[in-house]
Amino acid sequence: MTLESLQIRSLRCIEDLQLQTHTHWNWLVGANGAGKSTVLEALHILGTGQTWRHGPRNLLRDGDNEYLLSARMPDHFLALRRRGEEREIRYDGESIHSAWELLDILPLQSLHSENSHFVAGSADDRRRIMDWGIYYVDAHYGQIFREYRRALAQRNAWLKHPHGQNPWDMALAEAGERIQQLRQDYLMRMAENLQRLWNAWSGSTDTLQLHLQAGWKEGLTLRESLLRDQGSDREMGYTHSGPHRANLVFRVRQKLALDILSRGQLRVMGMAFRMAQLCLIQESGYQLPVILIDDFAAELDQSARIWWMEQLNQLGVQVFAAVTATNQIPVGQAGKQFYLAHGQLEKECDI
Ligand SMILES: Nc1ncnc2c1ncn2[C@@H]1O[C@H](COP(=O)(O)OP(=O)(O)OP(=O)(O)O)[C@@H](O)[C@H]1O
Repeated sequence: MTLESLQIRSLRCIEDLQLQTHTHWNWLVGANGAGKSTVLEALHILGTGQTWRHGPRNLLRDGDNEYLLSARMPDHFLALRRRGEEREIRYDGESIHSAWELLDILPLQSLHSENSHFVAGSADDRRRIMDWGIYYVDAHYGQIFREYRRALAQRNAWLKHPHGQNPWDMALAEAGERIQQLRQDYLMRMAENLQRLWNAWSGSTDTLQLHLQAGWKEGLTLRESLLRDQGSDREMGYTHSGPHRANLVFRVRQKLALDILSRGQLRVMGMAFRMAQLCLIQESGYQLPVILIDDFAAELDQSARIWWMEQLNQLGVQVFAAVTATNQIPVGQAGKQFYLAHGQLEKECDI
C-alpha cells in the first residue's frame, strides 16, 4: 500500500495541509506542537476510523465545524468527513458504512509511544497487536473475530438481565476456540522470523519463547469454562473467560522477559515482533501496510535505529515518521522531508 498524496483540513492545529508523499520515507520534521502527530493521526483516522490515542480528544480545529481528510492512492481515492457525531466515508465516490472496511483499504501499522512498550504493557495491548497481524494474513480471522465480539456482547447483555436459557454459549465457545487456534497457528508461523530478528537486533543468542494464555482455565474447553463460570459471570454482569482475556507472554531463558530485560531491550523485542509481523504479511503475499512512527528516536540507540530502518527498506514499505530535528534522520534512505510549523508546511525537500 502506498499513498500518493494526503490532504488534511481542520484537524487539531492544521487548517489546510497537502502533502505529495514519497513512496518510501516521509519525514515529518518540526518542533514540539508543529503538527507532526496530527498528520500521523489523520492517517490513522483514515485507515481505521479511529483516533490512535485513548481518552477524549478534541480533534476538530478550534473554531471549525467539520474536519476532512483524504488520501490519493494509485487508482483510488479515500475521503473521510466528520461533523459532530456524523461521519461520512467515501472510497472512489462510493459510501463506506463500516470502518472495518478501512482496514483493507488503507492498512496501517502504527508505532507510537502508547503502544511501543507493549511487551511490558497491558495484556490488551499485546492482544490487539497480535490480532492486527493475524487479520492481515488470515482471510477468515476478521469474520470470526466479529462473530465472537457479537456473541460476547449478547451474552454480556443477557447476563445483566437473564431470562430463560442462555442462548449464546455455543456460538461464543465455537468462535472463541477458533480464535485461540488461529492465534496459536499465527504465533508458530511467525516464530522463526521473530527469533532471527530478535537475535540479529539484540545481539543475544537467547531463545525467545512466546506463550499464549488462552483466556480460560487450562485443561477445560471454553464451553466448559463458560458453564462453570455462569454463576459468577451473572453476579458480575460480564463474561470472565474467553479469548478476549487472552495474554501473550514473552519469555527469555525460561523467565518472563519483562523481569530480566531492560526497557530498551524490551522495546527492541517489541519492534522485532512487529517486524516479524510485516515479514509474515509479505511472505503470505498480502499487501504491506503503511508504517506510522511517532517516536522514532525514543529509546532505540543509533545502531538499533539504523538496523530497523534497513529492515523497513528491505520490505520496501512506505513510512511516515515524526522527528523534532533532522539529525535524528539516518542518512542514505530515499525519501522526502516535510518541515512543519504551526500546522503548516514550511518547506519540503527530497533526500
Ligand atoms: N482542537 C485544536 N485546535 C487547534 N489547535 C489544537 C487543537 N488540538 C491541539 N492543538 C494544537 O496542536 C498542536 C499539537 O500538534 P501535534 O501534537 O501534532 O504536535 P507535534 O508536532 O507532534 O508535537 P510533539 O513533537 O510535541 O509531539 C499543539 O500546539 C496544540 O495546542
